[in-house]
Amino acid sequence: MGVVEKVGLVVSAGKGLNMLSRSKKSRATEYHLGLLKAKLARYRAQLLEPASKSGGAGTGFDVQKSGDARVALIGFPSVGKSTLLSKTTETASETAAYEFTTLTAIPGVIEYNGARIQLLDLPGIVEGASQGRGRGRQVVSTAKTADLILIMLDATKSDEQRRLLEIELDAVGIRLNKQKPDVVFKRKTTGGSVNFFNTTVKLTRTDERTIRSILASYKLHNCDVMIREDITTDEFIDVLIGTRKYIPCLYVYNKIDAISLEQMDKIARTEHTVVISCELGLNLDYLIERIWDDLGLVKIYTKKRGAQPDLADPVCLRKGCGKSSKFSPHAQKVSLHHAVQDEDVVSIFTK
Ligand SMILES: Nc1nc2c(ncn2[C@@H]2O[C@H](COP(=O)(O)OP(=O)(O)OP(=O)(O)O)[C@@H](O)[C@H]2O)c(=O)[nH]1
Ligand SMILES: [K+]
Ligand SMILES: [Mg+2]
Repeated sequence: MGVVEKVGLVVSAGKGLNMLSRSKKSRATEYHLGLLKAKLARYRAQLLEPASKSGGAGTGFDVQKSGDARVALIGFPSVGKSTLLSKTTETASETAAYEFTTLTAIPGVIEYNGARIQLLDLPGIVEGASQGRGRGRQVVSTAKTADLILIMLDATKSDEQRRLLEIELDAVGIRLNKQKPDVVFKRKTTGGSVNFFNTTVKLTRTDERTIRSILASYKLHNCDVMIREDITTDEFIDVLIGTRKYIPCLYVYNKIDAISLEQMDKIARTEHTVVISCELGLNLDYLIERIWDDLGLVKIYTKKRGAQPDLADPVCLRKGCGKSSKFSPHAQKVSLHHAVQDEDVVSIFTK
């Protein structure tokens, strides 16, 4: 009995030591990988954001932004992007069964809830688009200017298409459905050569040593870093690069008329996803509702003092955070920084 216990003790101690060295090892790997990623991210950023503004492959299509928000359609060829534009707006964009029917950006307007939402039909992209294949570079650059990206997918094809598109957008610095990391990062011109590092939370996915080394590798020797959420090393690099775009995204699976109900059911339950059939006009109303929601649009009514609000002519704004007056429907005076809610009535006055 006693012997067995002893053996047990020895074995578990050995395990403990093993685990210790393994986690040390993985910390070291994480550290070196972090530095390597910082270097790579810097090279990529230089490639993608040339100092000259002379245009070229890195710039998007020359279409003016208009209306209350811009939504860009991104997808492989022939998934039905132009069919969607033609069905939801007054604009006709050529559709056909062959690939690369659309060769440039075609804007249309979705009118909904008093808002004018610009929907941008774009050429299909292929794998390697961000590296300049086809019109890809131009398409993904245009995606950067959108307030919402619709990644359009063919429901009859494998889900590999979705991953490939995400890779292309990620490569040009677009972060989908992510908030900007809660990190305060300031470069300073005075105060000597020291990087101040502070956190308000425990870091479990990166550490101070990795971050300090990355700062050094960027030749940053005089800045303030305050980390307020449990970020990864990659997210810290994003903050340093500074040109990342955090854009909401809806995955739109088209051609559900050509798959089974079971398959459709499964896809429809995934996060940030809408299933449609452009051909049969199925679920397009719901898609537009979701676009409105994801854009965070609100409509507010304006009124002159002492007059009734003009309910026929709302103004559309992007939603701020926070709640409107909890005393509604009664009027309340608020500051100009007040965040409005959907269907608020607003009148502006001077003291
Ligand atoms: N079965 C089915 N076919 C569809 C649907 N929507 C579009 N299509 C067909 O898909 C083909 C391609 O449609 P397009 O709208 O030209 O696709 P696109 O994504 O704009 O293609 P590119 O401009 O070439 O990138 C056409 O033959 C359409 O008729 C749908 O809901 N169901
Ligand atoms: K097509
Ligand atoms: Mg098209």
